[in-house]
This record gives sequence, structure tokens and C-alpha cells, in this order.
Amino acid sequence: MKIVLACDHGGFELKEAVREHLTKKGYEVNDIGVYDTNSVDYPDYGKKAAELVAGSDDKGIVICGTGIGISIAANKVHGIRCALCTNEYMARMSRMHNDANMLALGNRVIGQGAALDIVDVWLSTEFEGGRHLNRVKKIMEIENI
Ligand SMILES: O=C(CO)[C@H](O)[C@H](O)COP(=O)(O)O
Repeated sequence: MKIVLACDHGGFELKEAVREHLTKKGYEVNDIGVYDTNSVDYPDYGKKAAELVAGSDDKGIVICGTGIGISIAANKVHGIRCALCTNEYMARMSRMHNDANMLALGNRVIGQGAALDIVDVWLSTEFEGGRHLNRVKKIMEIENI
């Protein structure tokens, strides 16, 4: 499993920290940018990351200032369940109950230490299945309505 990593200028510092953290832990990371703090449009990066994750076994982590815009953009791509998480409980539940395949973080909202803990919890938590599977299927069916 690869981790697709993307951000806009507002998420740049945290994206760098996440890449370094994951690389140290031995994950294969596909960092699709941005690579500096020049102003860009977050939908471009949310979409690109989501398109790489959709239909694959890979996971994605996307970061902007708040995490809101880039998660909204990622969730427009079929097959994506992108969860904006601000604490470890949300990260755990987004995997256990929602089978989120992308995580969104807000660089201007949470500190780096908290963000890296969220990433660790999110990547190490499995989907529970069971009653949640039918609910996730219902979410995905909305894409075909
Ligand atoms: O959080 C974001 C989207 O949800 C963006 O990072 C934010 O809107 C960028 O703002 P600015 O261009 O003022 O740096």
C-alpha cells in the first residue's frame, strides 16, 4: 500500500512533516506536491490525489489550511471517502466505521504533534465491517443516483 500525499500552500509545512514521518516509518509515499509555499488552488491537488487513490488499495492524505476545501474536493471523486479529522478519536472512527480511504488535515487548525498522532492512528486502524459495511455501501450508492 502506498500513501498518496498532497497539499496546497496552506498545508505545505505539515505535508513535509507527514512525508518525513511516514518515510521514517517505512511507508512508500507518493508526494504529488506542492513543493513550496507559492499560492495554488487546493481543488487541483485534492482531485489529483483522489484520482490516484480511487479504485486502488492505496490511501491518501491531503492537507490545506483548514483541511475543509481539499477534503470537499477529494470527496467529489468517485470511490473516495475522505475524512477531515482534528483528533485521534475521529481518525479511529473514520477507519472503523466509515472505511475512509483518505484523511484530510488542517495545517492552520492543529499542531504538528497532534497531526502526526492522528496520521498514526488512522493508518493503523482497520475497518470493522459488519453493520458498517452496509452503511458505507449506501454512501457509495449515492454516487450512482
Ligand atoms: O484551507 C484552505 C481551503 O479550505 C486553503 O488552504 C485556504 O483557503 C488558502 O487560503 P489563502 O489563499 O488565503 O492562503
